[in-house]
This record gives sequence, structure tokens and C-alpha cells, in this order.
Amino acid sequence: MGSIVMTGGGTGGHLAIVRAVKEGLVTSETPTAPPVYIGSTGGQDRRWFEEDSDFSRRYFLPSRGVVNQGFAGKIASLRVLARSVMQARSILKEQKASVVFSVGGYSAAPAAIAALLTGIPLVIHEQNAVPGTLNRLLRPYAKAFLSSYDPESPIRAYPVKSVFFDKARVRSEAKTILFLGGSQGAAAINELALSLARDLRERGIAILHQAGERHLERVRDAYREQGVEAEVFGFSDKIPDYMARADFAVARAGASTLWELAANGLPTLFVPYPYAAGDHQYHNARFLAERRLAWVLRESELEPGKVLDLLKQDLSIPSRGLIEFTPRDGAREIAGLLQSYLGTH
Ligand SMILES: CC(=O)N[C@H]1[C@@H](OP(=O)(O)OP(=O)(O)OC[C@H]2O[C@@H](n3ccc(=O)[nH]c3=O)[C@H](O)[C@@H]2O)O[C@H](CO)[C@@H](O)[C@@H]1O
Repeated sequence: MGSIVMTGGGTGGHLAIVRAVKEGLVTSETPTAPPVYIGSTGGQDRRWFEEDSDFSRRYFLPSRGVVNQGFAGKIASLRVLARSVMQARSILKEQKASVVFSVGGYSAAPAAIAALLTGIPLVIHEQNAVPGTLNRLLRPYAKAFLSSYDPESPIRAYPVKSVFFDKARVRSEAKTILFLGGSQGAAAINELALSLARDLRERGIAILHQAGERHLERVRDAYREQGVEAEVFGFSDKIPDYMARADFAVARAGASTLWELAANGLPTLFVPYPYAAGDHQYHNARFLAERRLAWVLRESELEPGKVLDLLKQDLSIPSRGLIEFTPRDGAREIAGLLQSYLGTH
């Protein structure tokens, strides 16, 4: 029958897609043998999946980034990569791989390259509007390239947890605002929120604010000093509930956050992380902004007055638009595509 091999990681952004699609596979109505995971000894891969028994086997191969390095660093990385590609080749053979699913990141390189060298179908998922280096290089050789920004993509739905869709509602008026700094918190969004605090209170708008663990105390104190009540937290696993309560959000444009907000129908002003590779967060946000489904401002363009103007708008148009535009069941569809390769190689 063969097996499905999943690869890629490094950061949570990539690993979250592996996890979502893996869940799509194990909860599938037509379950198949558990998938195999090949990640890296670096990054967060081990922390996410070392103990995850949904995978029949988990391998962590040495790999390191090749891009953003000097000449000597590149050569050293390529030698590590060459060795790991050989190991990945043996694993694919031993596991009788029918398909390799790559979410990109340097963790994905050994298994994705080994798949191409051995003629095993490669399916790539790109999370961002500007493809990462590895995904861009391997795209011409892949059997399928999945991107929620590409109208030609065989699957357009981004793998977002269904709870974001289940809790979706059409907003009209901004009664509650949510500031979302992303997993680390974002200083620029924190500063913006604090400079808006009094105006928001005057307008009777409630504040929910994810500040990031390292900024938490300072942001809490700053609200207290201004005498403004706000629900401030560092990091929470209840993001779906916070989104559901909000009528408007100000957020970074990391891919999962962006598609979760879209699934929930929550109108958002995106403030992209300016140093993301290839400026991909800006392009992620532009994708929705060009369709009048969201707004985007660079950090340098942020002004409290611009946010207050947006809050006066009728939010039902972008909110309804997001709900109509955002397809669901991404993880399940991708799982189905991967299963369709079983036994074909
Ligand atoms: C700095 C950077 O380069 N980040 C990249 C990284 O994002 P990163 O993984 O940081 O960001 P994403 O927006 O993709 O995902 C964040 C996830 O964390 C969750 N969350 C957040 C805050 C919180 O308190 N609780 C919580 O659970 C969000 O709901 C979301 O599911 O990979 C993404 C996908 O390749 C890219 O688009 C991002 O640009």
C-alpha cells in the first residue's frame, strides 16, 4: 500500500500545517496507515512531534539553513544536507513511501530532495503569498503545489481548525477590539494599542490584547497608569474564543493567523512583521486587502487616527465577504489528496 511521509518544520508556522494535515489523515473517513514524519534535529521539530504517536515513525535528521550564510557557512550546510539526503533516501525506501508532503523550511530539504531523486511524488504546501526558498526551488518538480493565494492551486483552502469557522459571525459595529501580536507579541502593535487606549474607552470599545509573554507586565502597567480597563494576556490557547468575541482586530499577518481571522469573518487591520523573508507578511495581507476584505498598514504608516477612522466603518461588508471567500476543510482536502497517491509508486 505504501506510506505517506510528511516533512518540514523549523518554526511553528510550518509545523502547524504538518499537524493539521496529520490530524486530517488520522481522522479521515477512509483511514490509512499512520504517516511517517521526517524533520530536523534543529528548530522546534522534536518538541512538536518526538512523542507524537499519530506518526508510525519519527525521524530527525541534521539540517541547517543554506540561505543567509556566508560562503564557508553555505559549503558546511550543503555537506550536512548531502548526508541527510542520503539518510532520507534510505528512510523513504524502507518506509515504502508513496508520496512526500513538504511544508517547506530547511527541515524539509533532505526528504523533499530525496523524493525527487527517487521519483516519489512530492506535494508542497506553501503557507505564504511569497514562497519560501526551498518551495520555490522545488516547485517545478512537484506533482502539486498548494497555495491559498494561487487561483491555480488544486486546493485553495488553508488548513485552519474548524472552530474558527464554527464560531464565525458577521460583524457590523466595533464594540470589541482584539490586538494580536503573534506568538512572540509585537512591540509596534503594543504601542499602537496603548496610544489608542483612552480613545477606545471614550468610544465604549472593549479591549482584548495579546501582548506576548515578554511584554506582558509592561503593557498591563501601561493600561493601569492610563486608568483604562483591558483584558491583557501574554499567550493563550483560547485564540478562537478571543477572535469570536471581537468585532475588529489589529494583527500581524503570519499565514495561520491571517486565515484564522478570515475563517472567523473578523475584519482586520494587518500590520505585517517588516523583517519576514521576502516581506511575505505584507503580501499575505495585501492578498486580502486587494479584495477589500482587510486593511494593511506598514509599521511606518501606523497612526492612531487611521485606526479610529476604520472603527467607524460598517464592518458587515468585509466581515460577510471574508466568510463567503474563505473555503474550509483544507486539512481534510489535503489529506485526501495525499491518500490518493498511496500505492501509486
Ligand atoms: C516572524 C515570522 O516570520 N513568522 C512566520 C511564521 O509564523 P508564526 O508561526 O509565528 O505565525 P502564524 O500566524 O502562522 O501562526 C501563529 C499561530 O499561533 C497561534 N497563537 C497566537 C497567539 C496566541 O496567544 N496563541 C496562539 O495560539 C495563532 O492562533 C496561530 O495559529 O510562519 C508563518 C507561516 O509560514 C509565516 O506566515 C509567518 O510570517
